[in-house]
Amino acid sequence: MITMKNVYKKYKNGVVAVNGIDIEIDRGEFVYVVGPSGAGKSTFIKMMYREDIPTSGDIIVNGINFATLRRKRIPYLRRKIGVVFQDFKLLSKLTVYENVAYALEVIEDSPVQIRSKVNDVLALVGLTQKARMFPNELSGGEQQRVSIARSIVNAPEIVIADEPTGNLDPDTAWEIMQIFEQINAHGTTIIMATHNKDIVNKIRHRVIAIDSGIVTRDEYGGNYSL
Ligand SMILES: Nc1ncnc2c1ncn2[C@@H]1O[C@H](COP(=O)(O)OP(=O)(O)OP(=O)(O)O)[C@@H](O)[C@H]1O
Repeated sequence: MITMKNVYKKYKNGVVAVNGIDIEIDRGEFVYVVGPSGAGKSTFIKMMYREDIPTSGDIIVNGINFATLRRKRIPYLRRKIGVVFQDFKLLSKLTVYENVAYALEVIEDSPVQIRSKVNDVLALVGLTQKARMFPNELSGGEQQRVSIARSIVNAPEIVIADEPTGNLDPDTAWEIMQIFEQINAHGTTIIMATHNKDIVNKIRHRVIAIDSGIVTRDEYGGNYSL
């Protein structure tokens, strides 16, 4: 589902963020990406949805080889991949409902389809009652739920989350993890960069550890230790 072959990323300032990574991630996996700050985790996962482009190497996602991906096909790729960030990145002037619907409106779904899909995902993340509220009226955990709802409303095959629990207290982080578990149980592949030791050690999944731009460990049910 996601293949990286000999991938390097050197930024314009000379920093080599990813220094030769080979990785294979199968459909339906749940993968934690761990490693010290500055290790290259964000760069590694950003390349999976073409937010960052490698300096060299091959990336193939869902059968699409990025090297030959035409610019006009990028929106199609992005629809197959939901993204969740540490700081939620919600649109402050839109309601909860509108934030989620927006992801569908840009791909021109019909109003009936939009309503049905948005209501379904808001129910899944437990926010049906807050659909008309604005982001600044919500707790951090609720805002992250909106962001997760937005990431899955297109029924993507992959959800990529960069530190999704980084701004949340431990109990809320735990609740958010239960939502990711549920999404994964439905067959969606999840790639999650995290510093949350407790979660990685308690909810066991494959762990890819990165340090100085290379994979230093890759094991199923691995623990957090860096
Ligand atoms: N756009 C950029 N331009 C230049 N250098 C960058 C850019 N983005 C990241 N870097 C550098 O690349 C290296 C890896 O950064 P990256 O954000 O991938 O690490 P990380 O493991 O995600 O760190 P953290 O856990 O702190 O988020 C760092 O040295 C960082 O300063």
